[in-house]
Amino acid sequence: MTTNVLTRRPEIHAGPQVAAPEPTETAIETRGLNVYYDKFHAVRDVNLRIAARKITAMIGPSGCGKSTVLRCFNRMNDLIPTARVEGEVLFHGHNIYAPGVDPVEVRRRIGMVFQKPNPFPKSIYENVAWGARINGFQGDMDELVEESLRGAALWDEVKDKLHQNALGLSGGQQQRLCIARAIAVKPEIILMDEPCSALDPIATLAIEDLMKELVASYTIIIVTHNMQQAARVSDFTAFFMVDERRTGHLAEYGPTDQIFTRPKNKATEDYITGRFG
Ligand SMILES: Nc1ncnc2c1ncn2[C@@H]1O[C@H](COP(=O)(O)OP(=O)(O)OP(=O)(O)O)[C@@H](O)[C@H]1O
Repeated sequence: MTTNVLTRRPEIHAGPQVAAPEPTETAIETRGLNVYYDKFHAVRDVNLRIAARKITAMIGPSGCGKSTVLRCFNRMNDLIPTARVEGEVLFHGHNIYAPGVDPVEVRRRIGMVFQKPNPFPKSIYENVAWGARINGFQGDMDELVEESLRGAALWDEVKDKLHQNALGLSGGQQQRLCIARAIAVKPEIILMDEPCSALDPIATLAIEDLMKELVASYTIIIVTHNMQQAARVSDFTAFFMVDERRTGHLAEYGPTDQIFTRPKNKATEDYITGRFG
């Protein structure tokens, strides 16, 4: 295991072809990223620099490769046997796809929250403690569980039933529990793949509020179909499109207010105004 290659080393990578919000610190960056599923070219040549401790939204029509790109940020595509990734994903200046990099360590540093809340069929406490236990956490577990649940704005609702089964929580509470589970291992980046799509509007707003709090400490990258959500929560927006071969690519990237009010690309404008997709 060569986890040393992922050692924290904040730096900014300039590159003529890299779409980038500058001059903020970079959390993670793709260079020449291409993804294939067997022979299907799903995503082509994505150059995307993600700003640290900001919320970046990835939007675009169905099938344009948003989830595929998101999964490259913590090597989740490794778990799909037909997926092949080319290009680089630089985290602290090191390619997480380089030989010798441990994907488990990558996923500890870059956590993920999925579309459908997926707590384990265990107690609330055990759900939060799980990752820390696996990582051999030696500190005060009660403290870590409380801190993580507070961080996920769930503590007050569950503090009296920590040892009840997590599956008894509402969908919105389960999703916040999944966020607590993600932050318990102290990641630097949290990837969110449509985290609110299974939630009602009130639970959705609670997660959005939570994201705005979490971004003080974490970099958040969210895939969303919900334009209003992207506009409400994100600092930067990356708009993806598909070409005639259904291959996804990054069409426009910039500050969210610019993308939503003064898009440079006609396709972006059509998409955000609902004329496409
Ligand atoms: N496991 C897989 N095997 C084969 N093809 C896949 C797989 N996952 C995704 N694809 C294909 O890759 C392309 C990009 O899919 P992806 O799920 O990344 O898009 P998306 O923009 O997130 O879509 P949606 O908004 O519908 O979730 C699509 O054409 C999809 O069918």
